[in-house]
Parts: sequence; structure tokens; C-alpha cells
Amino acid sequence: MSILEARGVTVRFGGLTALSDVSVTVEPGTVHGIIGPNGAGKTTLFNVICGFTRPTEGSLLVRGEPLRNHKPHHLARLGIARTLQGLGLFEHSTVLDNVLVGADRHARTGALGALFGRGAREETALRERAVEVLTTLGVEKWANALPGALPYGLRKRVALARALVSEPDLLMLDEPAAGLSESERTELVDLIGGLRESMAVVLVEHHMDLVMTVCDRITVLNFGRVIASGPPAAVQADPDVAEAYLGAAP
Ligand SMILES: Nc1ncnc2c1ncn2[C@@H]1O[C@H](COP(=O)(O)OP(=O)(O)OP(=O)(O)O)[C@@H](O)[C@H]1O
Repeated sequence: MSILEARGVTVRFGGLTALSDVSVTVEPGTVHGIIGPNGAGKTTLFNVICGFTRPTEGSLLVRGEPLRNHKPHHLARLGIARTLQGLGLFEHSTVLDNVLVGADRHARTGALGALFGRGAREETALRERAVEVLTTLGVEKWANALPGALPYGLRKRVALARALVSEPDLLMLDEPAAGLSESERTELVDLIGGLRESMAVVLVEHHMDLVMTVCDRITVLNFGRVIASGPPAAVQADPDVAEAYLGAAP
């Protein structure tokens, strides 16, 4: 069963149709890229999946179950985590505390949890997992630093750690390579490639080489429509895709 399915999603902003009858299926354990020229509708699709934007028509299914009126704060309990272009780190909290915010999916919830908060043992286990994720991403030595003290590439890793600590089944990445150096992009490819063992990944990305290297499947949008979908080689060879990108060149 797919982890995520968008069925016939249309989004209109007043008279402008940002997405038109878009269908995408994301299988577990795959990396799925969403690409397209500027204004193609990539961010709008990302926002629909994350519950920021309500589709005018169409539906979303998670593990085959239709979502109704889902909001960004429902994502954690659906097993979905995301990183955004604006990293959204709390500048006055340490790196470790920022990552702990992402661990709430596993934290005790419900009336008892609200009354008594996290138990000491639970707190320790969460911290251990947060440190583990920071270590996997090579940023553990900054656990007690404030995010503002770190260069951009490392802050992006902290944001990724915060998403990963909830152990999602689906990770949504909005332009993960933006602002990274070439060597950081190469590291990111390895990192994302390694994630497919434990989750599905959806990424909206402009860096074509990264998308072609790391994705198992790619959906190409142009003017709000899906113009191609499939494995990287097939998408790269598709004349409609070449035309969309050539047409968009300055
Ligand atoms: N909130 C909004 N209100 C009105 N129009 C919008 C809104 N958000 C996006 N649009 C329009 O919808 C279309 C798709 O935009 P979107 O940002 O999804 O494209 P994109 O593929 O992510 O582009 P880029 O690569 O430039 O980020 C564009 O024409 C954009 O101007």
C-alpha cells in the first residue's frame, strides 16, 4: 500500500489555477522527487500535503485512508515529518532542545501526560535518541550551542535532525539542497539515500543533478499539471520535460 497518495488535486487561488488534477503516489521506502520550472506548482503541492493549503478539489490518502481537513499539527500523528525552506529553528533554544521538539510524536500524550508531563525515564530516552540522530547527522558536538552560532549548512542538518527524531514513515523536504555547497550536496545525497531503508522521502528540489541521483521516482509539474512521472532516466528522456525546461529558460 502506498504511504501517500494525492488524487486529482486541484488548487485555485482566485482566478489562478496553481494545480490542476494532480495525482501522485508515493511508495514506502522510496525517494520521490517533485520538480518543474518556476511557478509549476511544486510548493503548492508540498503545502497541500503538509496541510497548509486546502485543495479546491481532489483528496489525499495516507496509507490508503482519506484525510479530511488535515492541518500541519496533525502530521506528526500521521507519521509525517517535514523540513521547510525557512528552517523554523528556535533561536533561543539549544540545538538539542530544538531536536527534542520534534520528538513529541513519541512523547506521552493524553490526559495523564498533560497532567504529569514526561516521566524522567521517558525524558532521558528522548534525549538519548535526539543525541543519536544529531550524531548520525554529524552535528552532535553542537548539541548545546544556539542554532544562530552555526553556519547555514549545519543549521539545515539540525532542522533535518528535528524531523528525523520522530522516526516518521514519510519525510517531506522542501528544497533541502538550497544554499548548500557542492560537497554538502554530495553528503545530502548519501544521507537521503540512506533514509529509504526506514522511510519514504518526498523532496521538492531545484538541483537537477541531486534529484536525478537520489530519487527512485520523479513527478514533473508544469503550469500546475503533471507532465511526466517515472524513474529518473525515463523522465530525463521525456521530450515534454525537456521542452518545459527549455521553455522556462531565460
Ligand atoms: N497563496 C497564493 N496566492 C495566489 N497565487 C499563488 C499562491 N501561492 C502560489 N501561487 C501561484 O501559484 C503558482 C504556483 O506557485 P508555486 O509556488 O507552487 O510554484 P513552484 O513550482 O513552487 O515555483 P518556484 O520553483 O518558483 O518556487 C504560481 O503562479 C504562483 O504565483
